[in-house]
Amino acid sequence: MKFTKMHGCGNDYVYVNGFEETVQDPEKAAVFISDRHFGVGSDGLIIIRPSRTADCFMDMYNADGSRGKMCGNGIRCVAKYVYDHGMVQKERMTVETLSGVKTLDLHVKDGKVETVRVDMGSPVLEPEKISVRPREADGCLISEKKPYGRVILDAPLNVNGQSWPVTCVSMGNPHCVTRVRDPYGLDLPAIGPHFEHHPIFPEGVNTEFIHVDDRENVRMRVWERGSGETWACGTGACAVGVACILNGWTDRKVLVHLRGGDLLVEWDEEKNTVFMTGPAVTVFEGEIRL
Ligand SMILES: N[C@@H](CCC[C@H](N)C(=O)O)C(=O)O
Repeated sequence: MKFTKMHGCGNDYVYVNGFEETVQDPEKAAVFISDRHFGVGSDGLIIIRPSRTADCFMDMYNADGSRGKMCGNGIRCVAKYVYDHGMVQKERMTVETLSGVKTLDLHVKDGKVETVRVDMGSPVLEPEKISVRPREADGCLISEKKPYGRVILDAPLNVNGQSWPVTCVSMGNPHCVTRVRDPYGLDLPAIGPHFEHHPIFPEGVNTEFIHVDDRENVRMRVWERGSGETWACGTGACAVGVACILNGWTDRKVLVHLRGGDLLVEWDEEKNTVFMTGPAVTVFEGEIRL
């Protein structure tokens, strides 16, 4: 099977052209390919397939084989793949995902895509719509915030015997944003799984550990459901932007600094849509026997 290894801010996936290749068992293939010792090594697998409603379809799998509904870093690389390979020759294109069709604007230099601005859609905040099931025992309270409705906003959540202030946001997949003193001082492999499998998140959750530097800059580390710590998470950066704005910590345009690079996040008040801009990079191409 032919593949291309690509990354967006160090969040790396193996991309397969599903217009030409057939992947029999994508879940199993994702686990094998993602293995950093016995496989290619990646945060997961993305198969680019034909779509009836958009220019192509992004079919994404985490490193443990679970299927993701949306991937912010992945979708920029999908756009670069189809543009650079001459499959879709448009600087504005659409990509179908399991959380809807997204519109992307490509910034092209010398015939190749360098950065992409994605309309990530509207954040969803109501706990019942994003599969968050808070119980009194967890101490995580729902509040009303005009004009946003019911939200979990900087509310204390007991995780593994410690209280963490959490804001819950869905950007097509579930996120839990927590503000901490020093994201880089945390033992993420120890604490991350306790968030991921916490009973209030029956479908699991992606967790962002953030430090607000000033009204335009936030640092974050992320523990992704299904992949563990990754160097960046596009939907996560958008959830962080939304959480910071909701809590009044930043302005509506935020530069999110991740382990592998920076993403610009803007929450447009009028359209209630989040725009994310960042790089898309091809690392190498190869062939693997499954
Ligand atoms: N890295 C991604 C998100 C991938 C999916 C996530 N782990 C999930 O299962 O929801 C991004 O850049 O958004």
